[in-house]
Amino acid sequence: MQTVGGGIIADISSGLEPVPVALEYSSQEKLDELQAVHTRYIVHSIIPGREDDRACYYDGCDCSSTSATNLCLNESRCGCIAMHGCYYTRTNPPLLTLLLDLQPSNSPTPPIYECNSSCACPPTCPNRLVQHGCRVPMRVFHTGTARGWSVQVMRAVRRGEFVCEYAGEVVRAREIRKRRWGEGSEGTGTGNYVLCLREYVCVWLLLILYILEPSENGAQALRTNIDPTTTANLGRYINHSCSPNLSLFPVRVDSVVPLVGMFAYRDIAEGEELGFDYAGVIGYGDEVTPSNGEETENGRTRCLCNAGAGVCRGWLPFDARL
Ligand SMILES: C[S@@+](CC[C@H](N)C(=O)[O-])C[C@H]1O[C@@H](n2cnc3c(N)ncnc32)[C@H](O)[C@@H]1O
Repeated sequence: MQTVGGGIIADISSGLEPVPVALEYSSQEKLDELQAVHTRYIVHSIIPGREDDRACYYDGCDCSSTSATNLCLNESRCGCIAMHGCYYTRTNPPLLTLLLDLQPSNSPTPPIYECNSSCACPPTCPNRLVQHGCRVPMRVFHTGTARGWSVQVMRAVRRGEFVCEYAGEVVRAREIRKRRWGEGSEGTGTGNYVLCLREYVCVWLLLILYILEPSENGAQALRTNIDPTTTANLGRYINHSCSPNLSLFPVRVDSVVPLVGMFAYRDIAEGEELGFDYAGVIGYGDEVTPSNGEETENGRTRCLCNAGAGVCRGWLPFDARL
């Protein structure tokens, strides 16, 4: 029976995020469908069965930094910055943004290391950003098209600003395959929420270089699989775009298991829909070969892309190994 009556939930995080995450639904039925799957809101990724493990695996700095002094953005003063590098900067008007070059390229992107719970600096330290949760008010809404639910920003966002995490359960590939294709799973090959983060360790360079994608030449991959199907933050509602406005970075705080931080790849206008490239690559430009959506891989039909971006592959990237 069709139930009518849409509405707005003011904050699906129930106060867990520092800013409200609104959700607008067109009918009670649609909301029930969604809540039957996304059953728990979390701010940061969790490892099932190890949620109580609060151990910090890194030594901390001994700065008594405050947001005013910027001590923890200074290589010669802060041990964390000296060890791992400086990733954030203060811009004017005051805003913390990512310093890394967000240019599209295949060049290695190092993970971001934030100050952690062993550090002497306070929570206001400028080298603590992703760990505090999202700062940009956002709204989850239904697109009314094949791409389903989506997320838009409720204020303009500056290039390099942290938008939100892609948070879910960190699980092994074996478990992912079981959840997706095993007994009792739908096994349809569509509606995939799993993000596989790859960081490559290029041993041949005698340097440790981390990249999200794509070349595997001479590199050993560290993989982190995040499944936000049932346990997640709002990142699970962000769709694929071949012309994305977000880019993803591994961020380490206390644990060696990285969080995935989504940063604005360019300035984003108020009300704009968020998107990242599910293949982990930015700036395909002319290299994208449009497709008619009939592609199959390992016998699975790929999902048609409905993002409507100017440059589009025509289908959603997916990892055939999962
Ligand atoms: C991480 S979820 C994104 C949220 C999803 N739209 C929902 O309704 O819950 C990924 C799934 O959304 C859909 N999707 C994401 N981007 C899309 C796009 N550009 N075109 C069509 N479907 C898309 C696909 O079904 C995909 O497996």
